[in-house]
Parts: sequence; structure tokens; C-alpha cells
Amino acid sequence: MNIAETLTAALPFMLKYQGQTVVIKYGGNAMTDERIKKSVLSDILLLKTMGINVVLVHGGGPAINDMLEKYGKESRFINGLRHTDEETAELALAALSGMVNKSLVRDIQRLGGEAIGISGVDGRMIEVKQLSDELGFVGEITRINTEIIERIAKTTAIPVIATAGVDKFGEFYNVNADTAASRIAGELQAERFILLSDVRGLYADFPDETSFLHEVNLFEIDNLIATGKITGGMIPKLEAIKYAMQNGLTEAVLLDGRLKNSLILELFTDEGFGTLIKK
Ligand SMILES: Nc1ncnc2c1ncn2[C@@H]1O[C@H](COP(=O)(O)OP(=O)(O)O)[C@@H](O)[C@H]1O
Ligand SMILES: CC(=O)N[C@@H](CCC(=O)OP(=O)(O)O)C(=O)O
Repeated sequence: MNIAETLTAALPFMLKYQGQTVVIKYGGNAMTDERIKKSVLSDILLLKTMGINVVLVHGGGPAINDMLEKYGKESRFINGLRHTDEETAELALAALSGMVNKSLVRDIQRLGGEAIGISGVDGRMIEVKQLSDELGFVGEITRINTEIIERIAKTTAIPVIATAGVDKFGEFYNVNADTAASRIAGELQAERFILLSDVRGLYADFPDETSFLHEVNLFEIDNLIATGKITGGMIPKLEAIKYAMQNGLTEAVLLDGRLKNSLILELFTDEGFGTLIKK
């Protein structure tokens, strides 16, 4: 297709999404390759330039692992959530809100766009309480203050959100990025919520290619979790989507961030490239 045909074919989708909110959760595992990262950010900038209200929420598990390793601290996960002592909470904040957030902002700016990076601590955007004694300083979200996101989103800048949380006493908490992104998408009543990871989508029997699921509903997700075939970071991801869908979100898409232009293909064609999660 030449450029004119491509743009013309995209017109109905552009009209559909213009002025709408699209929340993109960019997982740390799809961020480790610089070329892929640049391509993802360039797609995100294209969406913003088309008049879509893009909100970028990022993770950074691998960056936190590296930071902890530097300080001689071990990473330990319980059902996909990192056990977080006080020092880990501070190091996670440094890695996510410092390194990862600012490098995403810088990379968008290098591509010619504008971005403003904030963490859940800023403007008390992500208010939390302790989730459990067992996990330490892992936050359970009690409130999302979307005002600061909405203010940035009205400008030419893309809001880039690091998902640290703060409790009523001002303590820093580590918050799973999928959980926070799902809640933000729900609160913003996003038209689309897309989670970019390093996997094609959801498998009934991971990693058996033939078990790939193009579409699932919440009931099927519960059954899949019960089979034990869903492990690691996929558990909080699905739990987060489930929670947000019971509280305002209409659907979510698990998408492969490593697939070139996956965001554009997902939003601007009728073909589904990932796993669509519906009520
Ligand atoms: N049933 C499943 N289908 C797809 N991925 C799964 C499944 N069970 C476990 N996973 C794992 O979940 C990972 C994605 O979750 P996570 O590591 O938290 O990603 P991210 O850092 O991008 O949020 C995949 O890389 C895969 O290894
Ligand atoms: C509590 C908890 O587990 N927090 C996560 C926060 C980062 C994250 O979720 O990043 P990804 O999206 O790349 O996995 C962590 O410490 O790894």
C-alpha cells in the first residue's frame, strides 16, 4: 500500500479514537531492547499526534532487579508480586521514577514529541495502604487522583506514569504496574486499555503456541487461573484487569510489545493481534 492508501484506510479509525483516551501499559520486559523501545515510543507519539489522548503507564521489573543486584539485594516474588522491604521500596522508586521514567520521557522528546513524567507520589496520584504483612511495602491502591493526569493530557505532552504509591503517612510503596495501570484506565474511563508485554498474549497452556487465546472473558480467566497454567507476572496482570473491568473498564488487550507497530496495527486495523479480554 502506498502512503495515501494507508492513510485513507486509517481514517475511520482515526475518527473513532480522536479525542478518546487510550491507556497503554508498557511492561519492563518489552523495554529491554532499545530498538524495540524506540519503535514503541514512536507509535505512541504518532497516536498522540493524531489527537488521541494517550496515557502511558510503565513498569520496569528488570530495571528494579538490576538496581537491587547493584546493592546486593535479592529479588523475591510471591504470586508475581515483589517482596519489598523499606530499602527495596526506595530502590524501586529510584529505578522506576528515576531511570525508567526519565529515559522514556527523554526518548519521546528525542523523537520530537513532548512528555511529562510523574510518579504516583506526585500530586498523591496513587494513594495506597499496605497490601499484606507478608509482602512488606507493597501498596494496595485506595485511591487514584486522576486530576494531574487529565491536566497533562490536555496539553501536547504525553503523561508518562511511574507506578510508585504513597500512604497517608507519606511512606513510599511499591505498586505493581499492571494493577496501577488498570485502575488508572478504569478511573479515566479509557476507550481502550492496552498492555504491552514480551508475550503474544494469553495462552491456556503457556508456552504451547496452539493454546493461544484470541479472546477471553472474565469467567474463563477465573477458570484458567484455577488450572495453574498462569504463572508469574501474568497473575497480577489478569487480576488487575479483572478488578478494573468490574469497576468501569469495558475491555483490555494483551499485546506483544516486541511485534513491530503492534499498537498501530491493533488500533488501526480490524484484525486483532493480541488477546482481547471482555466482560
Ligand atoms: N498463560 C500464560 N500466557 C502468557 N504468558 C504467561 C502465562 N503464564 C505466565 N506467563 C508469563 O507472563 C509474562 C508476562 O508478565 P510480566 O513478566 O509481568 O510482564 P511485564 O513485565 O511485561 O508486565 C510472560 O512473559 C510469560 O512468561
Ligand atoms: C509490587 C511489585 O511487584 N511491583 C513491581 C513494579 C514494577 C512492575 O510492575 O513492572 P513490570 O510491569 O515490568 O512487571 C516490581 O517491583 O517489579
